[in-house]
Amino acid sequence: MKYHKYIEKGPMPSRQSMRELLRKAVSFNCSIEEVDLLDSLDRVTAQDIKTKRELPNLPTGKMDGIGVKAKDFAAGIPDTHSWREGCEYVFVNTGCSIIPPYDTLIMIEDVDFSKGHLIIKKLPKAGQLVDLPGSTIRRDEILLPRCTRITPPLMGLLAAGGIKKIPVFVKPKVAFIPTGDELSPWQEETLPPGKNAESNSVMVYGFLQKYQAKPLILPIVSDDREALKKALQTAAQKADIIIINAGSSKGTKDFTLEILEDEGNILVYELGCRPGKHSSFSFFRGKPVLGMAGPPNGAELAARFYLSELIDIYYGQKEKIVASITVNADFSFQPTGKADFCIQAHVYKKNNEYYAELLNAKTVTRPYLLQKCNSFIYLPAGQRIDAGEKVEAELLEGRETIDWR
Ligand SMILES: Nc1nc2c(c(=O)[nH]1)N[C@H]1C(S)=C(S)[C@@H](COP(=O)(O)OP(=O)(O)OC[C@H]3O[C@@H](n4cnc5c(N)ncnc54)[C@H](O)[C@@H]3O)O[C@H]1N2
Ligand code: MOO
Repeated sequence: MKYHKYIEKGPMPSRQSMRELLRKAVSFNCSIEEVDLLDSLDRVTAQDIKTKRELPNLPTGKMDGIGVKAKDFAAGIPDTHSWREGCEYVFVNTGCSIIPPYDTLIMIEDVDFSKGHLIIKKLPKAGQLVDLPGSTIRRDEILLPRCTRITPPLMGLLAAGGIKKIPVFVKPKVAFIPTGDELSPWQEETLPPGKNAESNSVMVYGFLQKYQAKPLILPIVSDDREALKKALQTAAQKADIIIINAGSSKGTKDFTLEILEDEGNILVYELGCRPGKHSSFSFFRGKPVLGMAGPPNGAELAARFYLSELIDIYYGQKEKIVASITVNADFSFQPTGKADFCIQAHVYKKNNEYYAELLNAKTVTRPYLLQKCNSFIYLPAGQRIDAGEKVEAELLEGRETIDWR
């Protein structure tokens, strides 16, 4: 048994530096495929997509009203006693075409028929309330630039522009290698004594689905150098990105970094940020390898912060600025050690103000943590938070996740 040689080596980046390092180190050659419009949600465009038509294709009314000829109003509101529908005016509804010689729309609220003939109450401006051809979508307009993630409104836009098939990037294949002699497949009804359920693959599967990547979950690999090397080789042949889980720390069976050091190229041995400190980054046979800590909490943070960044890089997405809100800390906290700390917190609302409660992943159960955690508060090394202090909390989802107390 030996104490591992790789301990506390390398740059030990903060969360942000790790993301920047990934952006500098990694690039991908992505293939393109076509998908049907109805299957395009969350896919990323591989080319600029030009419209096939302009909209509207004729002038249309912006409101319900009557279409008139602007020239009839050159000298002010004319005498309209003898005006007839289909002659001096026509009825036009919102979004319906208004065809020459009619060129101006008067809202129905600004006319009166109660006396048995048309009365116009307000002088219209020439051309008012008419959408010209191409005013919604121009003839040659780019509907979506390359590298756009397709949202529901964008799907509607593509339909409006006459696009049925969308060129998108093929989803990246991400291999997940679970490692550890103590693990048993999560599907087992009864766990043998001393065994732990291998559940990180399922969490990562979910993240990959959410991030639009294709999961390749490999079988559990025992803590054996040759078996680990073989699994990495298989993953490198099949996947664009490799995740190797656990075996990342100082235990007697923690071989992951030794193998990557001997057979690959390690850029980051561990982070300068907890939890998830034992995340690493390497290349193996030219493929990027994200090392994830074994404990599910560390693995979760690595997936949220670094796996998502790798997929964003693959899809040509810019760095994201995470939305945060100012909250009152209802706790005091000073991390031990030299690393930054990403505090998991429960943000809640009381008396119309936001507060944050500290969640300590090491002292609460995982169901409690996952039911409560709706934000992160990033604390650089050496800093502390005192109760009552205002701090910035990054929201995991939307404001709807915040509850009252
Ligand atoms: N002496 C020290 N011990 C530890 C340190 C340290 O600095 N000095 N760091 C601690 C921290 S922080 C972490 S994080 C862990 C890192 O552990 P490993 O990545 O080496 O993972 P293992 O030791 O193999 O397993 C730890 C734990 O995680 C469970 N695990 C692993 N894989 C899975 C999976 N796929 N699904 C579910 N759970 C999994 C495993 O069964 C263990 O319970 O090291 C600390 N120790
Ligand atoms: O790497 Mo460990 O996840 O810091 O908790």
